Amino acid sequence: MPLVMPALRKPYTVEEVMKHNTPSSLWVIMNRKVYDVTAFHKKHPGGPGVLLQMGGKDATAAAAAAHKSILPANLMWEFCVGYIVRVKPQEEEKKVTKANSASSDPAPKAQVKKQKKAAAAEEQQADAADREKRRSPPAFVADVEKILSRPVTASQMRSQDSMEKLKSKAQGDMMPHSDGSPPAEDGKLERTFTTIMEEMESELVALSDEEAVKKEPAVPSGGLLCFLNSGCWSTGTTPNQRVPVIGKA
Ligand code: HEM
Repeated sequence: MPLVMPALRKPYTVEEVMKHNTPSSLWVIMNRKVYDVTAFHKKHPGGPGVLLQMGGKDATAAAAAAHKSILPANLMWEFCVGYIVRVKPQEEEKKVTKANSASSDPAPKAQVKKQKKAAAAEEQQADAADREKRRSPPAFVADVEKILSRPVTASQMRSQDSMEKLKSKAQGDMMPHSDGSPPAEDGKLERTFTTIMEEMESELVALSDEEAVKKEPAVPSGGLLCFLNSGCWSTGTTPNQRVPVIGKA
């Protein structure tokens, strides 16, 4: 039965082992392992004296020189209580913690946090303003006005006409409606971009299935295109079965 079960063997520094150099507590180091020979030293075939002499020290070289053969593994296993480390793990941990706490001044940390927060708030504000600008129709109208007020070249004259149309489209609802309904309040747009888009979408004529089939190009008679169109790929249908959906039904 070992003095200490292998899983429970502990790390020791040389300094710690040095303290175990008396007949009541006798430890030796061999091949970076720590052996407790307190009980064994009295039964040692080579005599207790040699072990007492080597108590608390590294006896690797002495033992290798003294023994005729390799020491019995069972005995070595039985007396082993730990292994040598340069620094104890918990001391290492303490050192790291101490170093960390020494370097971490709370003032700069708080300052960095504050700066990060301010930068995030600033970014959010800029984002919101940008979103607002993009959404607002008056801003769009102002942009159009700006473009129109720029000096134009002869080649640009033609496009100015279309810009005017664009402007009047955006402002269209400030004018009396063709159906006689009153215009929107001064400066306010009745139609938003969303409603304009909806109107445009409703103007799209939905193709009937028959029309869609008619418009589908004929399948070429051979080659790669024929293979691709033959329905051997992702859709799993022949081209004539793939009817495009355009606009609202
Ligand atoms: C855990 C530690 C040790 C164990 C288990 C151990 C075990 C033994 C055993 C089994 C023998 C008799 C067989 C042999 O000679 O190989 C022996 C002999 C001897 N051991 Fe150790 N030993 C230990 C440490 C040491 C140390 C540290 C020294 C010191 C220098 C030492 C010095 C000797 C000597 C001088 C002999 C007599 C050799 C002879 O008569 O030819 N032993 N030891």
